[in-house]
Amino acid sequence: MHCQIWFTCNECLIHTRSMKNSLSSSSESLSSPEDNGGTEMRNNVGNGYEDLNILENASIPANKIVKVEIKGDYSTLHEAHLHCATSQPLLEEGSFHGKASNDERSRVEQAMMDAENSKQRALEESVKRWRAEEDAREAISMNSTCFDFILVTEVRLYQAEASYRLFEEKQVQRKEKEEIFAKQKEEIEELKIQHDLCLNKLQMIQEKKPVLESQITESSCAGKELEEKIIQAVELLISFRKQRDEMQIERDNAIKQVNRFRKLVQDDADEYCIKNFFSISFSDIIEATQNFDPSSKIGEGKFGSVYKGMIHDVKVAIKMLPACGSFSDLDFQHKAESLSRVRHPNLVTLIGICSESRSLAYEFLENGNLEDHLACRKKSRPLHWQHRIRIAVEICSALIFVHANDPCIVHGNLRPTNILLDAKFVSKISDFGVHLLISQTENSNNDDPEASVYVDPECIDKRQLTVESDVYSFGVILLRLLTARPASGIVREVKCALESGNLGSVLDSSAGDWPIEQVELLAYLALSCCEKDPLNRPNMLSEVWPTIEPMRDICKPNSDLNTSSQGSKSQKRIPPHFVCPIFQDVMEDPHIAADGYTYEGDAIKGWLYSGHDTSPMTNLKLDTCDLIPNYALYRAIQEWQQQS
Ligand SMILES: Nc1ncnc2c1ncn2[C@@H]1O[C@H](COP(=O)(O)OP(=O)(O)OP(=O)(O)O)[C@@H](O)[C@H]1O
Repeated sequence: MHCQIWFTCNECLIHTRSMKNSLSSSSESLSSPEDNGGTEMRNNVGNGYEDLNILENASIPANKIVKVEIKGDYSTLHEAHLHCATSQPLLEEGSFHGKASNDERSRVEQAMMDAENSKQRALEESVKRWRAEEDAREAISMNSTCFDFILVTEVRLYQAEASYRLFEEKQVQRKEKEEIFAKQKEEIEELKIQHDLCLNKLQMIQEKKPVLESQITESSCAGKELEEKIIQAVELLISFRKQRDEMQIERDNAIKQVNRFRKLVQDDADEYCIKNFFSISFSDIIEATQNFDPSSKIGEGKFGSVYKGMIHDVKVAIKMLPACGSFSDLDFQHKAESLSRVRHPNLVTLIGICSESRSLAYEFLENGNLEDHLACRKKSRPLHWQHRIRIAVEICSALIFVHANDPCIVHGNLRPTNILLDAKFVSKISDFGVHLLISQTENSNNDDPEASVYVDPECIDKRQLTVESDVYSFGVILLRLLTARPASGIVREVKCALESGNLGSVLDSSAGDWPIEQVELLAYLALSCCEKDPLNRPNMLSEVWPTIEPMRDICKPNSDLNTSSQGSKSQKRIPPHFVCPIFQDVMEDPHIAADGYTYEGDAIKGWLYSGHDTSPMTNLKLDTCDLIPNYALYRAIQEWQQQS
């Protein structure tokens, strides 16, 4: 009987055992229901060699292979195997005892040993393989653990970075919030201060409240009173308006009456003037001149002597013209009368005439002629440059006026002796139109070389007076005002000074510090007036006036304008714009006319009512005869008078 037992573990053969006769006795006990060939025993008894012993002691059927599958711990199995290995010789010993020779026996033993060794090696290999698999599994599990760890680490790293970024953002936000917080804190502090201030104010207001309330009560009472007064005032106003309307109607009627009377008066004006105003008897002339006493004589001109005197209590200068002439008394009277109508603030007014003695009575001017002042004769003091520029403007204005007259009047004898200065140093041209009152032969009598310097050379050549002749004379006078040098050669001297850029060397230093910019303009203007060719001379109205007129402003100094540059300043200065151009006195009721000039109300009204429709200053036709009260100037004059 023979059987073999296979020990398997996890489907691997790990041990075999052969069993012979000794097993037969117990075969029945091991037989299984599957007796047809092989038996498979599942080891369900656990582990350890005790189980194997059970197998060994169990009865296994003969000629059968018994397969034992062991489940459990390998180490236990190994121990079991070792136990089997030690117990096997006992079985084999029993089977071969007494049947084989020693050689065979040794061969068998050797073979068994080899087999056993092979088994042992196989077992070791199995163990190694099992261990390797275990290690591999461990390694795999370790690997996966590591991979998981790396993954987890990376995730945590990523989370850490994200957290760090979040942290940084939070830091920035925190700083911003801190700044906002600081600002808000400052604002709160300010608000607190304001709040405290408001509280203080509130407290003060509350303290004042009772006083204010009482004041409000008083004010409301006063308001009621005022309301009553306003109602009364309105009633008064209504009644005044009624009165005003009635008075306006009365005024309109009065104006109509005045106009009617004026027309009547105007018709007889010429005759009236000649008979009652202009006509001066010879006896009046003798009386005024104290019978032509030398002490009354104030000057001597080319046409005759000039005396000062009083006629009808008016101070006059009486100019004696040559007694014999080509004109009849009536002609003389008419010509003189027409001249007397030409009035301008800068023309000496012709007050009356004596046809019998061919005498002209002019308003008397206190400060004599310009020549004496320029030459500092007769105790005259040098004029300040502001006076000189103003005089130039005034002469220009008067010349434009007479040139614009209809018919045009040319002076023809313009020179500093014919420019007179009144008590306020306002300049006036005298002798205008005198050449019209004397004959040609007397006119040509001009032996004074100094006087000829002012005469237009073109006029001397052609023996004809033109407007340009006056322009030439004006140019020479202008040069004299600037330099005070002798008229002879003055044009050349100023021209040289200008060309050499040294105008200051020829200026009259006794006039003060000249404004060099304006003076240069005036010098060039004067030289252009003195051009030999009349066509090259500038037009008084369109060229000279626009240059010279703006200089009025610089003629309003703080210093005393009514005295000379070195004169006494004790006399009160009258601002020139306070003086009426017609009355030559400080205005009390200034009115602006359509020419832009301001006049004393009565003066300009008298001018217009007497039939003039032209400007007293420019002789140009006025657009309208309306007058506007100059309140600003009125107030300025009032203030000035109060201060003085
Ligand atoms: N209205 C006046 N008021 C004050 N002085 C006057 C008046 N008219 C003339 N005179 C004085 O008399 C002087 C002589 O004047 P008049 O006009 O006769 O001669 P002239 O101007 O010197 O020379 P011309 O004969 O060339 O005009 C003037 O220079 C001036 O000093």
